[in-house]
Amino acid sequence: MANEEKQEDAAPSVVIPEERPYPKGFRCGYIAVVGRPNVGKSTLINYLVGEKVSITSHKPQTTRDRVLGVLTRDNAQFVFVDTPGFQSKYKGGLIHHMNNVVRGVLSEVDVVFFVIDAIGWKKADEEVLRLIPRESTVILVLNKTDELKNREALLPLMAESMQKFPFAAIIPTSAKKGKQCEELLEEAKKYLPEDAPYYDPDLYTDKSPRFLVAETVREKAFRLLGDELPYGIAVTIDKWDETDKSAEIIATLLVDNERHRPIVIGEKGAKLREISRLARADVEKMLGKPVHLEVWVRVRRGWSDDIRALKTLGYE
Ligand SMILES: Nc1nc2c(ncn2[C@@H]2O[C@H](COP(=O)(O)OP(=O)(O)OP(=O)(O)O)[C@@H](O)[C@H]2O)c(=O)[nH]1
Repeated sequence: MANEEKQEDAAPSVVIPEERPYPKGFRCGYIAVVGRPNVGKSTLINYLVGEKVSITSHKPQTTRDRVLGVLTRDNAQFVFVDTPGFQSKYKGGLIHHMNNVVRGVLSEVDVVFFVIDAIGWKKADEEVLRLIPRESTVILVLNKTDELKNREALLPLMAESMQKFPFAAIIPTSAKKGKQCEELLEEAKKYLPEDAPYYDPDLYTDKSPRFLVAETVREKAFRLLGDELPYGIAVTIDKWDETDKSAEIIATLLVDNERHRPIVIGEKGAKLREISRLARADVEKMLGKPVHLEVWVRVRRGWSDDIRALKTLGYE
């Protein structure tokens, strides 16, 4: 800091151009993937972001708290968010409130992928569609095209679909085989704002060491705790100091609820120590050097509490 100040004093006329670690025209935004059960939403997200990507961010209280996965490409970052409680099966007093929650999420995202089976519309699809605000940018995904006997049937289905909603685009895909998924991303990219990446691109790719370490810690925690943690856990990497000879890493396990903290810590810290020990062994192998790995536990609060309340009432 002192050095920087000195430099500024010495050369006040030099304008240092703003450095951007991302290219001009980079786009970044949120995408919600919705549709009735079983149409292939999870398969699609998994294909797009990679099997193992499932993270939760620090930022509470917004859509950002519901991040399922982040895909970072050279020119864009796609942030896929969960839309909890999105269903239309139940009727009752709470449905109104729940639908408002859903609409709130959908109005925060930049693009909605609305997924149906390429065989055609079902009543349940239409019910879900009714919950989507008409002003949302919605791309209709006709999934499972690999199961179609007659691909020509897609054309009338597209025409029929446009009668139901002003879709921004219609893309037939096979999430299972990864067909047309690139086209889907290209289409979605058009609707993302020009913005810097919201998530550290180094961390949220499927290759970076930071990401792999976070996944290792998560995997060990998951293995040791399993069903004891009903809503799962997320991991953030808070410190990463690496030299040629060693690495010092601090990771935090985020739990949803104060009650889960002692479960993760275990008696006299035994569980947490075991998680650290197992993860460290893997990370040392991965980095090929001694590693000091500290794992902390923190309670993350978010608006998911609302959703949880609904869940316990049987609304999901
Ligand atoms: N043939 C075929 N099967 C698919 C495709 N996409 C998903 N599936 C299958 O459809 C079933 C449901 O897929 P999911 O990804 O779990 O569907 P979902 O919409 O996330 O379901 P919910 O979690 O119940 O909402 C699974 O058996 C998938 O393997 C596809 O493109 N082609």
